[in-house]
Amino acid sequence: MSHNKVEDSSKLINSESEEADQDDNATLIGSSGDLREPALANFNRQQGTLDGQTLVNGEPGVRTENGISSLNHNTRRETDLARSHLSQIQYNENRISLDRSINTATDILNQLQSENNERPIFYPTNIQDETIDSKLNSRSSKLALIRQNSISSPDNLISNRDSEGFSFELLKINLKIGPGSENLLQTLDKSALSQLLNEKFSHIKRHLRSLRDRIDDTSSKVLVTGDLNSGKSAFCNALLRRKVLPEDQQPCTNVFCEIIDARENNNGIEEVHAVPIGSVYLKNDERSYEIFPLERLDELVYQSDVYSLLIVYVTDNRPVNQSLLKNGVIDIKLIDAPGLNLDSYHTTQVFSRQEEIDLVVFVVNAENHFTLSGREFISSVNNDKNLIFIVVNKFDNIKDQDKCKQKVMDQVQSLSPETHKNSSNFVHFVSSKEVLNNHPDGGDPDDGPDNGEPNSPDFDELEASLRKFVLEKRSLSKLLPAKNYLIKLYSDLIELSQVNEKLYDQTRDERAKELKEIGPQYEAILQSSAKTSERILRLVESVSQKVYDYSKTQINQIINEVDHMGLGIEFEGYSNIAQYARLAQEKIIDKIQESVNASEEHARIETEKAINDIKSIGIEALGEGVLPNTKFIPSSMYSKRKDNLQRHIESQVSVLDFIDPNFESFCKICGVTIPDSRTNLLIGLTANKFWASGISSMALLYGPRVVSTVTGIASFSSYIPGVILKKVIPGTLVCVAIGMPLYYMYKDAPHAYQRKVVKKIKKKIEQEDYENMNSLRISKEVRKVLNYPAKDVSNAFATTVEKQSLRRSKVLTDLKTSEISLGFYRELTKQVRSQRELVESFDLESVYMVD
Ligand SMILES: Nc1nc2c(ncn2[C@@H]2O[C@H](COP(=O)(O)OP(=O)(O)OP(=O)(O)O)[C@@H](O)[C@H]2O)c(=O)[nH]1
Repeated sequence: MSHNKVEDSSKLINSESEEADQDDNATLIGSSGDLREPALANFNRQQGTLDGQTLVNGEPGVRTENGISSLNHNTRRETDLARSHLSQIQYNENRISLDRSINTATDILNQLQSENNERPIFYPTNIQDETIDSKLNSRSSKLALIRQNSISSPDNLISNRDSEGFSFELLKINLKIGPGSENLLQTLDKSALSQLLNEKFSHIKRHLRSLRDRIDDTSSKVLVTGDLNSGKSAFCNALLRRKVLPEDQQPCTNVFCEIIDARENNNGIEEVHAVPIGSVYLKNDERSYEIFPLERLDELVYQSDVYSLLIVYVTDNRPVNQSLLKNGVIDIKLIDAPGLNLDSYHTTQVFSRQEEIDLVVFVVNAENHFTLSGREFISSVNNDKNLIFIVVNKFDNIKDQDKCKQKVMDQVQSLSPETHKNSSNFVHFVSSKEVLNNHPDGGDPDDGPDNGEPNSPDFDELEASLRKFVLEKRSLSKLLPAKNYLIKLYSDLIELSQVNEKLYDQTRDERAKELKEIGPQYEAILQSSAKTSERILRLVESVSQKVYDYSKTQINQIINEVDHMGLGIEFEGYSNIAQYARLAQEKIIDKIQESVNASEEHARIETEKAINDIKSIGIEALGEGVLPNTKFIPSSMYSKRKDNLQRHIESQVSVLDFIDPNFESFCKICGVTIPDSRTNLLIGLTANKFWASGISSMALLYGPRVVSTVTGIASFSSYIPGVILKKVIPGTLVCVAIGMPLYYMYKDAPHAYQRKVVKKIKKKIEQEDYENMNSLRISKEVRKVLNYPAKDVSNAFATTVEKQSLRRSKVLTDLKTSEISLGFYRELTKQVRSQRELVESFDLESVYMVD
């Protein structure tokens, strides 16, 4: 006996995790934990020997001189068993590695999901539409795809990807509503896409879990399916060499039947565990199923409205080298499914169970060949890279068997070229009924002779292939779908990662460049803002000052002139003196008020001009369209705060207000000419002093003049009669001396009043700091109004600065994000690449040979 390719299993067991140890032991010892034959088959790599005891039919193997164990019965059966054990070791090694890679893939998907939550992953929407989903519109295209997929190796899976577009297989998000419609992906925003991608990741993680469950399941599940009435139950019975499942010409299997070896799994008790709809079968929890004797199966298979699954425990008494269920290596579960075309619900159920099964046996009625649902099912099996056995049943009913074979093979060729290529292993023409009839425990006594010996070479061949496949090529049936799925997934992830790597690399460069440009721009805006606001501030100050100066000058001027101004009202004598006083006072106040109003009007004009200037400065610095379009309403200025001079200076009028002796006005009224202006001024100043003290002083001051005038007249007295001199002249003089002032006072009363009131007003004005206060009020309002456009400009600057600063911080964040993401995707690409290489290196096909 020689070894071709054996891994060091002891090393493997020691180097793997505890879980791996348990798995390996479980596989070698058997799922029940009992030591079954054979017990151990460890290969020592250093010595190139097969160590340990290999039990065959309960007897240990014998070690030969050359160090290679030999089996005590050098029969084909023993060699087969030894080979089975070696393939177990290889299987376990691959399974553990795949398990790990599935865990790694799940970890990677978790990482991607959290990355996607933080920084949405870029998902390219220019995806090539070449998956089977989108091309299943016509049968020919569907078949072409099946053909294409069936010959896809991991290598051409990758090379099929176009370098220009993206051709995700598992990560493809297809949102098309119908054929020819627009790719809706392109209309979605980034966050919607990232959400869809997250869902995709979750879906893939679920699938990975089911793949892991499948490869971790120590038993192998063989799904027997096919068209209605094709003989699926009969085929299962033939495999068991017992009529366990009911057969009928009418459709009868409506509930999935899982056939399990009772000795290994139910203490040798044959019975049916019927799992009601909605329950999950838990062997140790009797509440999850109902128990029935095997005989009740005939009626139970019809009760699809009550039960979703029937677990059928049967004992297979045949020897381990013949039995499929009790083969000495692994547990095999046969699943008899309802006919595909029974109804759409059952068909869907059969399709969906594909994920958990390891091998599909498709039973075709030789008389009908492949039906439409049969073809669809085979397509989907091919698509998932599951292996399929095609059993053409009821071959005994066919007269021209060669013609039938040819026809069926042609169909297989077009449906699954890979299956056709290995047709000797995968396509079998049998008669299940004959097998049962030929077997002592099965068949109807009426159906044919029971010679007690199996006499069905075709079926034997089928069984041998099936056993070989299930026992030796479990790597393929159980592990290959996981391997292929992982390779597809890793290839998709590499593509996704690379596209993001490229994008973030580009984004990082762009942001870095942008950041370099933003810095000086930001500084320039800050400087311009400072300069502009200073300029506007200066303008506001100068306009306000100008308005203040103007107002003060205006008001002052009027106050100074108002005592000389004609008031335009008649003094109608002392009888109307009160009315005159009121009117005169009003007129004087009005005159002053007018100067205030004129100042306000001037301020309005200046303000309007200044507003336009401020706007121009703003536009010059920030450009058009940045400032708000506000309109200045001049009348709104000084509409609230009025000058209240009148209220303050209005006072009671007394007779004394009308007496204000004044030399100048006296001269005017009395017709006395003042020699020159200098004398007038001097006299005026002196006179005023005295006159101010009262009418008596005026008499004293002007008495001598009057006297001299009178003396002048007296010098002519010699020419005047004595009576006149003694009585008339003195009388006249007295009259003049008294009458003149009275006359003057009477005549001067309105002017005196004006002067007096003006004096009073001036006093008040002085006390109240009137012109200053009013000028301040007027200029304050100007400043206040000008502050609005000034504020608009500064707000516009603030907005621009804020925008710029936001842009800067966004660019900074983008730059940081790009750097983080770039690092993430670079690492991811590396990790996924190495995982893909690792998975590609798993050799599931070669079988360790022990000759
Ligand atoms: N002549 C012949 N008849 C067969 C063969 N296999 C099954 N039959 C008969 O075909 C009929 C249907 O067989 P079943 O095993 O009930 O078929 P099925 O596919 O399980 O039926 P459903 O589960 O109801 O879809 C029965 O009457 C069987 O006796 C065969 O190899 N040759």
